Amino acid sequence: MAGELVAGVDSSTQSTKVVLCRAEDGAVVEEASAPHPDGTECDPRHWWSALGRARALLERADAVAVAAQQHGMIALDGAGEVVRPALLWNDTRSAPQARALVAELGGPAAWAERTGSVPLASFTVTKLRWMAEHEPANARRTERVMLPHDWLTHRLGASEPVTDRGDASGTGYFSPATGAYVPGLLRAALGRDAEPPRVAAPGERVGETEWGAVLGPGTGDNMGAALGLGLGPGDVAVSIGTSGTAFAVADGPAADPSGLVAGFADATGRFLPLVCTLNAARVLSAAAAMTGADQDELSALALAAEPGAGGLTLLPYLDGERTPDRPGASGVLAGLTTANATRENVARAAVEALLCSLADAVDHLAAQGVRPRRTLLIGGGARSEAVRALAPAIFGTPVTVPEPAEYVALGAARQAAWALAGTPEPPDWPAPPATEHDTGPGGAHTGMDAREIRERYAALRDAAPEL
Ligand SMILES: Nc1ncnc2c1ncn2[C@@H]1O[C@H](COP(=O)(O)OP(=O)(O)O)[C@@H](O)[C@H]1O
Ligand SMILES: O=C(CO)[C@@H](O)[C@H](O)COP(=O)(O)O
Repeated sequence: MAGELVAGVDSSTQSTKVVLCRAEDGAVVEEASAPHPDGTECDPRHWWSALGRARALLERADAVAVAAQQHGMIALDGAGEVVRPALLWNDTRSAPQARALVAELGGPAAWAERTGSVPLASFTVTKLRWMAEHEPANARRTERVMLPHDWLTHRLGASEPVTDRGDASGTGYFSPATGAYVPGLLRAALGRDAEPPRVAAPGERVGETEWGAVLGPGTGDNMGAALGLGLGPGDVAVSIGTSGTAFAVADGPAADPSGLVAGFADATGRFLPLVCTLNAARVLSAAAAMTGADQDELSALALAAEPGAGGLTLLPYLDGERTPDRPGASGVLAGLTTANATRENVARAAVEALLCSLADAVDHLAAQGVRPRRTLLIGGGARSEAVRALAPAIFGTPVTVPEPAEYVALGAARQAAWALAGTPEPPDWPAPPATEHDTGPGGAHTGMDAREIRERYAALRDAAPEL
């Protein structure tokens, strides 16, 4: 392994990120990134060309693996051509189809039992039903259905279409508990048979790139982050990317009939109960646009305001919401007066809202038996000083912030090193350096109590369930 290099890819909602690492210890040698087009549907060829911009870096790797945004529906015809742009995890058009499928096939508890999750608009299965209803010609052309990471891995050289347990568990037609597709579900959604990729074993070699590098099976981005962080027992990761996610590694499968917790599989043969929100880092971008600030200025403004934002509360469901299930919602800024209408309070309300929404997510995990001993904060939004400073108070626990890094891409790189080594377990890579943030005097703890901030947020959240 000494001297060998591995590359990990994170093809996420907003961009492609690539890290080239030493196989022996994961030390990053070089990184690259390229943006994706905006929107909730995307021609997968854009992801391929974004990845192509890092080709020189990839070609230095002895092994490669791809992690990518979960759930995206890539429909392919018999010749392997893309039938329509991929519908992404944050596209809410299939919300009515999600409700219909849940009702048609036994109700929420039956879905949770069979697939580990109750499908919402994010899940691939609901997008297939939407296509069958709204684009029957496209549905008739569809011979194969893949996910973003499967498709990219195949284009890189996988010898057949493959996926892994982690990403397959976000389709809505796979059972993490049995490790197999649930017969009949894909067909029930699409109205015809179409082939999903074979589910590779964790760490399997699934092919070779053009330049002779070993290919790992890849996985979903959250599973990649769990592997990149080396998430252990008692660890809960909270990721603030385009999506907000809270997840933990578990030894047994989850099956939450409320649908709040998705019972995913991880990339190592275990499980990854996860809560996902639709509004996370972009809540901060929207607040930055509203206050005419950049991200650093927004953070400074938020830290200059009193806790509780002078009475302003934001319900951050800007793009609809997934947890709670309110696909048609929009945001609400409540409590505005002439006295509190300042940029500082708007910034503070945005940071508090983002953290309250994620604290709810951690509570949903706890309700399913996940007992957090440590909360790790990652993703682009964790680069905000205000987010890091306020998180311990709003979460009510100390927060560990691993040094900013591309943990999804690092997890994919670790999987690539695993496939290269051919060992039963992934290689031991040292844990990333981290800073500890505690509830202490100053900043988050003066003024309004964090408990009151959460109560006020919960009252707004629950006052108008249709919003
Ligand atoms: N210093 C910062 N403060 C707040 N948000 C940030 C900062 N740096 C990046 N972001 C936000 O993080 C997001 C990207 O995070 P990332 O985890 O890479 O998301 P994704 O994986 O969904 O593409 C962007 O919305 C960006 O605005
Ligand atoms: O839908 C989910 C998880 O179920 C999202 O977490 C997507 O996987 C997108 O992730 P990011 O682009 O925000 O990393």
